[in-house]
Parts: sequence; structure tokens; C-alpha cells
Amino acid sequence: MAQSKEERILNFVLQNAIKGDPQSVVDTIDKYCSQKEWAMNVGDEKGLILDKILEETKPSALLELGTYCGYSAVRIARLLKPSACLLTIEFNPDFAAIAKQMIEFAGVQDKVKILEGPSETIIPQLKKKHEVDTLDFVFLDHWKDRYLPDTILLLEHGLLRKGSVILADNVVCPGAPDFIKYIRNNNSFECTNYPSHVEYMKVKDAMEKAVFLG
Ligand SMILES: Oc1cc(-c2ccc(F)cc2)cc2cccnc12
Ligand SMILES: [Mg+2]
Repeated sequence: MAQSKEERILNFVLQNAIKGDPQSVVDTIDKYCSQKEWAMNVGDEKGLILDKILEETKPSALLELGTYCGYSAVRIARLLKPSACLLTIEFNPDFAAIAKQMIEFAGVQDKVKILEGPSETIIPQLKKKHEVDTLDFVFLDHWKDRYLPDTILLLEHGLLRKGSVILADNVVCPGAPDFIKYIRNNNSFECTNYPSHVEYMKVKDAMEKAVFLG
């Protein structure tokens, strides 16, 4: 069976990165995806914005929507305190299997838990099945038509508290216009836009930070 792009990315990491070193895993994925095959990782330019917001927020309970190969899960986990926990939801079982191996190779498996399935099913289970109280940080990086409905689900299930940070990738390209319209017109959120570029390309993109005011 021919290898998938995601398997090629994982194998390049297994052969070229340093086991147990999350920074080397992040750098090696960026090297492969900028020089050999483009892939939808948040990447190094937007990754630095993500890093800065994480360092300002110092979250303990985190949720990521859209694990893909695990690039941002490793990137986020490398900055977390030992007691912090990142739950990451991935719909595609093949991607989830790649991400599991990527996260284990990077040595951050004690801080990351992959939840396989549709976000609309898993989000309502977070409190009872995954022992979540409220979330300090949410990274939206899955299908753009799910940003708004999943944000509403988070609110409906009491998963956000005063000060919770939502950070959304790709609000320019591919774009999430309904999410942006909603969040910027909702007085319960304080929004900030971070202009950037699509990973590994010159095409304009941006991330949006929305702080829940309670
Ligand atoms: O960061 C991303 C980028 C793109 C993307 C695809 C094709 C393009 F021409 C430009 C951008 C898609 C994503 C889908 C899900 C999560 N992130 C994505
Ligand atoms: Mg993205």
C-alpha cells in the first residue's frame, strides 16, 4: 500500500528528529513541510504567535480541535507545566494514529490525550467522561464550518470561564466568516486579530484570539 503524506511526515520525524525532544520534532516537521510536501500544520510563523499567547495565559486545562499529525499538540505541550493537560480531538482515525506516534516520539504523551471522533459528540462528554471542569485555553484548527457551532457547544456545556482564551487558526484562509462575525459582535468576548500567513506559504492568513468575559 502506498504511504500517505502523513506517514511520510511521521517517518521523516522518526528518522531525523531527536526522540524525547519536542522542539526538534516541531523543527523537523517544519523542515519537511516547507521543503518537501506542504501540510496543514499551524507552522512556525503562526506557531510563534501561539507560543506567545500560551506563555501569557499559562493554561492548565487545554482543548485542541483538529489534531492532524500532532504538530500543534507537541508545540503546545512543550510549553505546558507538568500538571497541565491538553485534550485534542481528531475526527480522522488515520490522522489520530499518526499523531499518537508523533506525540509519543516527542515524549509529551503524559500531557496530551487524543480523543478520536467528531467534536460535536465529544465536547458534550468532556465534563462527565473526561473530568474537565472548565477550559483555560481552546485552539480551533479543524474544519472551518465547525468553529462557530463548536464554540456555541463549549458555551452551552459550561466549559468556558471568565478569562478562558479561544485561539482560532485560519480566520482569513481558508476563513471562518460566520465564527468571526459572531465572536466579534458578542459582548461576552474580547477579540484580537493576529495577521500572519498560511503555513509555509506567502498567502495571507490570520489567527483570532477571543477572551471570554463571563
Ligand atoms: O492551517 C490550515 C490551512 C488550510 C489550507 C488549505 C489549503 C490552502 F490553499 C490554504 C490553507 C486548511 C486547514 C484545514 C484545517 C486546519 N488548518 C488548515
Ligand atoms: Mg490550521
